[in-house]
Amino acid sequence: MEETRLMLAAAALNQTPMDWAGNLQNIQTAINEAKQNNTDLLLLPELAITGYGCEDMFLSPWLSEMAFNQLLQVKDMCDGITVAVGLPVFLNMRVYNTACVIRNKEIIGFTAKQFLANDGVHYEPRWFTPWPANEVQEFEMLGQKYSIGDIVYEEQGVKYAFEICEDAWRPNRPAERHMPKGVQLILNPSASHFALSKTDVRYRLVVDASKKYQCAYMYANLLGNEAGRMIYDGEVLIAQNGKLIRRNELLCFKDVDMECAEVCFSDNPEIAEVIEYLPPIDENKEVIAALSLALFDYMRKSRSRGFVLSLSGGADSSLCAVAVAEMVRRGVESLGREAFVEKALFFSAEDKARIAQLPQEEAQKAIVNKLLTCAYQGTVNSSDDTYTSAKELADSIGARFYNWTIDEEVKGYIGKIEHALGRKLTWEQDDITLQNIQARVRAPGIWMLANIQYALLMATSNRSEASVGYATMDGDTAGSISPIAGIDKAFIRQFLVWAQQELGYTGLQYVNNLQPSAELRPSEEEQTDEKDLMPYEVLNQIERLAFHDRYSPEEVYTILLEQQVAQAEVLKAWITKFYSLWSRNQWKRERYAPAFHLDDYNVDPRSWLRFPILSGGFREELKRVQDK
Ligand SMILES: Nc1ncnc2c1ncn2[C@@H]1O[C@H](COP(=O)(O)OP(=O)(O)OC[C@H]2O[C@@H]([n+]3cccc(C(=O)O)c3)[C@H](O)[C@@H]2O)[C@@H](O)[C@H]1O
Ligand SMILES: Nc1ncnc2c1ncn2[C@@H]1O[C@H](COP(=O)(O)OP(=O)(O)OP(=O)(O)O)[C@@H](O)[C@H]1O
Ligand SMILES: NC(=O)CC[C@H](N)C(=O)O
Repeated sequence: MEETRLMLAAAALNQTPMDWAGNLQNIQTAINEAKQNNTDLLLLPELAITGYGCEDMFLSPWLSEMAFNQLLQVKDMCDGITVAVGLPVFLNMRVYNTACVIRNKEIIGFTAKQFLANDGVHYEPRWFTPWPANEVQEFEMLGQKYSIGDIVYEEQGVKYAFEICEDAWRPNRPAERHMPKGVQLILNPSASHFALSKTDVRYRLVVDASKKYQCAYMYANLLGNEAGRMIYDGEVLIAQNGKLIRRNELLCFKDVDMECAEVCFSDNPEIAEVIEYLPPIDENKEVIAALSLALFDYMRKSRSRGFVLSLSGGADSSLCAVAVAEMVRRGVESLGREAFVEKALFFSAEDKARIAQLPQEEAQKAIVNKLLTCAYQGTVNSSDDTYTSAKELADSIGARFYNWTIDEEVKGYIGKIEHALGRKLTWEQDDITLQNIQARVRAPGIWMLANIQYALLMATSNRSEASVGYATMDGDTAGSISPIAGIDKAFIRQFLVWAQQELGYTGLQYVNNLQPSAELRPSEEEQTDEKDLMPYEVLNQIERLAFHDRYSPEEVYTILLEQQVAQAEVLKAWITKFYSLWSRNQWKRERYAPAFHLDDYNVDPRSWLRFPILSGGFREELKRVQDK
């Protein structure tokens, strides 16, 4: 029996769109590490040279030219090794999303993507042209001739070919045609965005394919918050004949995360009878890992000096605070204290020396202290409970904490408007106005802290609030980044209980005993979010059925009534409220600060769901619900 052994390697890279030097450096690091491991064939992620998220810049021919010049530099790094690296190729006025194979400093060919991702998160058909199956063409670039297309390559007698990310997600994927051509190894360079439990789907795609097509399958995803919104988990998988050979730790803080394995290719492979799948995914662990890495990358890539947060002691702002503390804990665990502080970019030599001397727990707090500043901004409508919750949480994680009241400023604005209008403002007549002015008066002070520290101001809106516009524009939505706008409120509340118990954030005990409240009305009214809106569980169910599952208002009503979520009239009222608020508040969703994409769907028009700003507001459809 003929046998060939190949040392395979795949690396996740933390790239940044158009960071030419940084991206090249990561590629160089990966190639060096692969060479040290005597690698025959190294796979790098999709569009690793330019970064995946260059958006409309892909339409500018000069970008592909720059990328080609970078490729020539990568080529020169590849002595004694074969490397597959991604870049856009501009050809006949079209742009192709390709993987280039370089073997021992020679460009062998370019494989172009056949199925373009176009699912609300990815808009590839806007930039790229899909490549037709089975076609190979010649082209000339800078005086040299190259092949591009559906190519089968060979390494020491082992035939291999590509599926580029989305290619593998389609029923008539290229692998179907690779197998009859004798391909024994499939390479998949990816830019597959993070979503809860998605790793399970990817694992199945890769390991199932390795069984079905009786081949080895190597997969490398991008890593980190590449361009602002999307997060990549840096998944690396090597599988063969239905068996997993390597899988890495996801969402690490490194720039390059590589797995290597020696893989044996023979004419008579042994195929696994049963595939061992992943155990159920712990979504709390996943969310905090993704969120903390996304914050770190956003901070360092935007060259900001940490975060500022208006900390109410409620669930949303508490989650933002814990996310920064976890960013430090996980980052230090992944990189080591010194490297983490170095990578954060703005710690002074003095700070670094001081932090280096501290015991572990104190060091963690000292780093958080540099990276997170919080302020409680009470009014006469605030409670002692929320103050205690905010203060205890900030102290327990080491954040800087300020406390001031905003009553004077609120009174000042109200007085001015009362004077101008010549009448008193009252809660009976001016409820929303009087609520909103408090939220808005909190914005300027907290922005001042952000400006003073060159820090990112965190806006604390969650996805459930965003759905119904339950937020004051330019008030609590003020901020430069909305880290949790992709997470629903019910998830947030159970997460905080889990974080208190499992991650040891004891400072969360106070918030975990509070009912979510905007605390904008006089306290005797006992305002709660759920009294103003509806139970968050129901709100989330309506939202998912309406926009993820794409049911009509009538269908949503029928499904929820069947599930006995509430009595008919109550349900009709909630559904009417949801759709009315949803439609009225699209303009707010257009205006949120950049938010991370964390779930399999999202209400952010810039990372998943587009909806008209002006619309019929579902009036006809809701009438039909009422008439049922
Ligand atoms: N299509 C459209 N395009 C552009 N603007 C549009 C618009 N439709 C209405 N508007 C404008 O929107 C404005 C109203 O929006 P806005 O001023 O934000 O206020 P609004 O949405 O009316 O009220 C804010 C809501 O959020 C709640 N809230 C506020 C703050 C914090 C929290 C919390 O959970 O802690 C909750 C509060 O209880 C209230 O229910 C109006 O001036 C209107 O002209
Ligand atoms: N007293 C306060 N001090 C500082 N910031 C506040 C205060 N009240 C509200 N805010 C800001 O306004 C945001 C919106 O309030 P919201 O009630 O939606 O969130 P939360 O208070 O964090 O959570 P919950 O809704 O569970 O009470 C808060 O996250 C916080 O940033
Ligand atoms: N870059 C891509 O082709 C991504 C699309 C693919 N469906 C994914 O989410 O993994």
